[in-house]
Formats: sequence, C-alpha cells, structure tokens
Amino acid sequence: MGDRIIITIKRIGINGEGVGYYRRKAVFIGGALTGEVVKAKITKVEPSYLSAEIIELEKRSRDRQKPPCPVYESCGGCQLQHMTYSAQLKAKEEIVRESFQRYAGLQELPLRPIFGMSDPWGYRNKAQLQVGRKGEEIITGLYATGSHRLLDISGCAVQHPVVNRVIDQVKAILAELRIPVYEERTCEGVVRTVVARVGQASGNVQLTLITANDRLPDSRRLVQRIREALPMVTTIAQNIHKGKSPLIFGEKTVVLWGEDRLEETLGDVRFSLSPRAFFQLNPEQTVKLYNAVREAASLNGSELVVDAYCGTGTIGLWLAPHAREVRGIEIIPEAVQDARDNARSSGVENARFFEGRAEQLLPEWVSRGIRPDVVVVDPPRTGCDRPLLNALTQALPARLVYVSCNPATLAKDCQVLLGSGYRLEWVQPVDMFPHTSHVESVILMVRK
Ligand SMILES: C[S@@+](CC[C@H](N)C(=O)[O-])C[C@H]1O[C@@H](n2cnc3c(N)ncnc32)[C@H](O)[C@@H]1O
Repeated sequence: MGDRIIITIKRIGINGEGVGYYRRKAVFIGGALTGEVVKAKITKVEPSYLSAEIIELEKRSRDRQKPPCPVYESCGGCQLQHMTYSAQLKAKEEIVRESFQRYAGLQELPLRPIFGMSDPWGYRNKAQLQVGRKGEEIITGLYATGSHRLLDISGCAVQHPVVNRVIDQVKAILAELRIPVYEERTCEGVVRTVVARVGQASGNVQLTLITANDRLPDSRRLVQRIREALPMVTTIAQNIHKGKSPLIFGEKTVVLWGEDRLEETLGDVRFSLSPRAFFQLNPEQTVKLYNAVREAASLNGSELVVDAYCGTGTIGLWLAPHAREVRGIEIIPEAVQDARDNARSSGVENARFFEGRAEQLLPEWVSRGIRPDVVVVDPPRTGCDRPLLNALTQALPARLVYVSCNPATLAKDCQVLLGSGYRLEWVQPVDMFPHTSHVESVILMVRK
C-alpha cells in the first residue's frame, strides 16, 4: 500500500478502469487509458489484484480528451468521458471479446461491430434526482461516489435537454414557493426526489415529486406555476415515500394534475407508462437492440417464443407480430401488469405474460410438454439461474437469444450452453449508455 509504480495500461476493464500488470498481478487504475504509461500509487492490495490511482501520466493516449461534463470527476455516473467516443466504442468491443476469452474459453469470437450513437449526448429520457440544500440554495442531484454528499448535476450532458430544463425550473419554483426540502439527517421537510421522464415520440414530460409525507404544502400554487412555466409537462404526480428504505419510490402515487400515464411509442409498440413503470432509458438504442433480437429470432409466424425475464414485455411485444405465440415470464407483479397493459394498448393478442421465476416456470412448462421454438433471455446482471440453463438444454429450442448487460455472466452462461448442444452464431454489442462503462450485448445461439 502506498508504493509508487510505473504501469503500462493494456486494456480497459469492465468498470471502465485502465488495467495493467505489476509482478503478474492485474492493477486497476481509474481514469487511465489503453497504451498510457502511468505513475501510480497503490491504494489497495488484494490476493489477486491491486488498485492504484494516477499520480502522473508519463505517456498520454491520443484517445484522451477533456471530459465535457463539469461534474464528471465527482459524479461517478459516467466512467469514460475522458475518452473520445470512437475509443469508447472500441474499448467496449474489447471488453466483450476479453470476457468471452476469459469466461467461455473462446479465442475466436464471431463479434459484430458495436452499434454506437451518431450523437451520443442527451440520450437519457429520465432523471431521478435527490433534492437537497447547499446553504440557502436548493440543489438536485446524485450523491457523490461513495458518500452522502449531494452533488448538483445541473446541465448533465447525457440527460435529455428537456429533462434538464424541467428539473431546473422545478427547482426554481420549489425555492420561490418556499416548499420545504426533505433533510435526511433530521428527517424533516417534504420533497425528497424529483423524477422527470420525457416521451421520445411526443416530447411530453411526466413529472413526479416524491415526498416524505402525504401533505405537499401549497400544492395548488405549485401545480399552477409548473403549468405556466413548463407547457411540455402533461402529468404532475406526487408519490409518497415515508420510510427510510433506499428505494426511490413509495407505494402510493396521486396525480395532482394532468394525464395518469405518459404515452410512448417504440417502433410499432405503444406503451402507457405510469409514474413508477420501468421503461428503457435510451429509446434510440433500444430500437437497435430489439431489432437485433428480432433478427436473431428469425421468425416466420409459426413459432412459440418464450421471453424469459420479460420486464414490462417490451421484447415479447416486439416479436409478437412475427410469431404464433409469445409467453413472457417476469417476477415483479407490477411489471407483469404493465406488460399486459402494453399488449392491450398495442393491439397484440398473441402474447401472454406470467408472473413467476423464469427458472421455475420454464422447467415446469417443458415438463408439461410445452416446447418453445425460440427462447429470449434478458436476465439481471447476475445472469441466468442454473435451473433455467438446465431447462434450456432439456427443451433445446432451435434458437436461443441472450440479451445481457454483463459480458462476464453472459460469457459464463454461454460456456454452459456451448457444452450442451448449441453453437454461437454471433455476438452483437450495443452501446446503450455512452460515456459509461456499461455495454449491452445480444448473442444468437443455434441448436447444433
Ligand atoms: C434486464 S431486465 C429485462 C427487462 C426487459 N427484457 C426489457 O427489455 O425491458 C431483467 C428483468 O428480470 C426480472 N427478473 C429478475 N429475476 C427474475 C427471475 N428469477 N425470473 C423472472 N424474472 C426475473 C426483473 O424484475 C427485470 O424486470
């Protein structure tokens, strides 16, 4: 600990850090880029790796740039703004390649070029920001990395500009009307979080104020001022979150003014979103991702498709017009309800959504003789549960489409499937969150 070392950075790690080697151990150095030579101080020593921080760059990468966002260093929401966008895309492809080498033992990967964005800024359609005070001023933002210090992220460059405008204006109106802000330390005050979501198709904004108790003082004037200042806001809702739980939303939501739901469209699919409903954060890239899933599924209208881990049913609904039947499985009851509502509002009649665990329901269906032709899985970061992989290798659908936000668990699960009757056709990375280290992938596995 504390030793100074000189390291050459070999690659970008899964969390966006530069990775080099010191006496055969991997060293993770935040903010360092591939090809750079870095003088660094060791900050953590673990049996299998070291962490270090940059003291000085001895050789600088041509891919290094000044991060455009003023709060980039302290915010922690993005990890790659110090890298040009084209270098980010290359690094993400390498992260995927490296994961398959390491966890699936694949030296030759059928890797397709990543889908990037032509304008990788202002893509996030929703902001969910804590409200707090800095002296007399009201601020909205995120807690700085690893702390409880609220950092104002006004002007965040990845947030949709309309969302930024709404948040700034709401902040000003809260200050003007002297509506008390919730203080975590003393548990006093009212407004704790402001959530704004813009519809890509309509430009309408759904605004939700999350409060620590039922009473929102001066709510009539608040609604009136928001309506005057922000004509694009079509819903003003209040969600009540009394507890100390780390969840953002509480159970109860009341619409103070306007529409109950925000209408949104992706391709031909229509979504009707309640304030708490999950929706993809980058609609433009979501369409590319789902189209890759559709290509992988290669449907002709005769297939039974299972959409495991279906969330609000988006992938299943994308595929339904091209399949005989779609069955979605999702563990969260509200999401299942949203999926059914989304099917109804899109006029889809051949998709059904089931509440349950994918690793229980799919094996149960298989044992009852229900044999899907195509299975799409889109599990959380931890990957698929083993019983689900076992059920897949029993049911042996002709095509398996795996959507994943974690290349490491994707590669590990892929290795299991490669040993059980499948071959890997292609891997398509998609940049859903430019300037962060996240990389989404779709892979197609075909029964041998
Ligand atoms: C990465 S999201 C996928 C959402 C959806 N495919 C989409 O594109 O919007 C993973 C989903 O799996 C659900 N989930 C987590 N564990 C599950 C399980 N064991 N069985 C079924 N669903 C599960 C989560 O609630 C979440 O909605």
